[in-house]
Amino acid sequence: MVIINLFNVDIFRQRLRSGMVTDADAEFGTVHVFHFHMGIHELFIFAVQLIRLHSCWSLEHLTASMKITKLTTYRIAPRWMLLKIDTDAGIVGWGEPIIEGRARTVEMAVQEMQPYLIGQDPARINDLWHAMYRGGFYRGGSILMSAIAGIDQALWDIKGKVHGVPVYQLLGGLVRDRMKTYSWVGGDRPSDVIAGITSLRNAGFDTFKLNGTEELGMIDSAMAIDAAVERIAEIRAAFGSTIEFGIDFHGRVSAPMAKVLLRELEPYRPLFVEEPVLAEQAEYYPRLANSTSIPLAAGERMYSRFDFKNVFHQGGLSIVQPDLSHAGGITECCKIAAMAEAYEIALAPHCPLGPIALAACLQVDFVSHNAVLQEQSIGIHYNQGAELLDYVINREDFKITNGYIAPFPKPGLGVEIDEERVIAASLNPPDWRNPLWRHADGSVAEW
Ligand SMILES: O=C(O)C(=O)C[C@@H](O)[C@H](O)CO
Ligand SMILES: [Mg+2]
Repeated sequence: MVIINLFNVDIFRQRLRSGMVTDADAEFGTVHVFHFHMGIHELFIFAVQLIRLHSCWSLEHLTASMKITKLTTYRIAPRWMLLKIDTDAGIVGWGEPIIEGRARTVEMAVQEMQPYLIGQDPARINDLWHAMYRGGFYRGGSILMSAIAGIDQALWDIKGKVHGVPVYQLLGGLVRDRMKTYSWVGGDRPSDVIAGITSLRNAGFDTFKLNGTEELGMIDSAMAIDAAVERIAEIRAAFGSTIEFGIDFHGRVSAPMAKVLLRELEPYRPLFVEEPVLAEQAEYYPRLANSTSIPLAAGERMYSRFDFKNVFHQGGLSIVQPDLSHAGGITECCKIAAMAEAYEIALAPHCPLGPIALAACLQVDFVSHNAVLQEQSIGIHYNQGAELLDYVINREDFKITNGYIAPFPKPGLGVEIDEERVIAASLNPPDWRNPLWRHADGSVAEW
């Protein structure tokens, strides 16, 4: 006999709807079902889950006829979009399809993918992925690959919940017991980085990332270079080698200036320099790599293994940073990770986004031998109006200890989303856009 006050009825209902019903829930629900005044729909879902949990039926039997019934998108603060995929078995999956600043465009792209999905078996992730990628003739790019990414994440979430295991178990199991993470400092116009690092060190982090410059002209002055270098010199002077940090050139640095800046930064030994030039100038990666010992990183603006394959072939990158919400999701990023490993390139997924995106990254990190570092957005300068865990019920699973995070224990992506809070937040969707920067002469500057 389960004592009712051990369970929160609302949490039980949320778990019921999200397909996360546990044995204890099932026992509790059975005993107290008449206290809940459940509707017929909830009773049906509960019955399906009870059968699943306690049935001699094969799992395949239960889910063989499963069908995708609905896709719902929620644009929420700070600049995220969450996708919920419903099935006729009452098991739901969550994804995070988003291009920051183009949320409505991606939302429409997700809706336009529905004909490939509604009525289909959610277990057939590979087939659905190729249908979405190849079915529309035109393919790739940030919008379509972000739409596919979020849908793919949600399908893996469903698959894990059906089998009652985390996604990484379905991908062959853990290659590590914990994953190293890093934190942003300094914001868009890097400032107060010493204070930022100091407070994050007190929280246990020892690895950071900051923007390397503000606006920088195609050919800029020694003074502009000196300003960028002095900031890095201050960090090394303040913390020595007790911390590590990556420097994000953020695409703001032209190819001519990248060579100059990399040379001046050599003495301070950054862990890596990210997006040393824009992805459309990727042919400079091997040339720049020949001019510096600093590991070069890129990938947040590459959207499939077909974008990455040329970069792998030509060389120059030591670290690739595919974004799990931009590069086709778990299915595609696992392939990118494996390709990178063959070229002795490390994996450090890009993730300045929300909890589902981070969970998807971690599912790939925990099965990829070459995963070395994971970006996460706690305290990032973009999180105005909501923080990483504001929509998460199982916040304890996101605990970061001395910069490391443990594998999520729950089925699927391992995130229990507070759906009521998401729905409420979506009633007042943000209209986040990145700023349009301009040089002193009025021309557009890379942000
Ligand atoms: O996290 C990073 O490495 C970034 O470069 C941040 C950038 O990707 C913004 O999210 C774009 O909106
Ligand atoms: Mg970046």
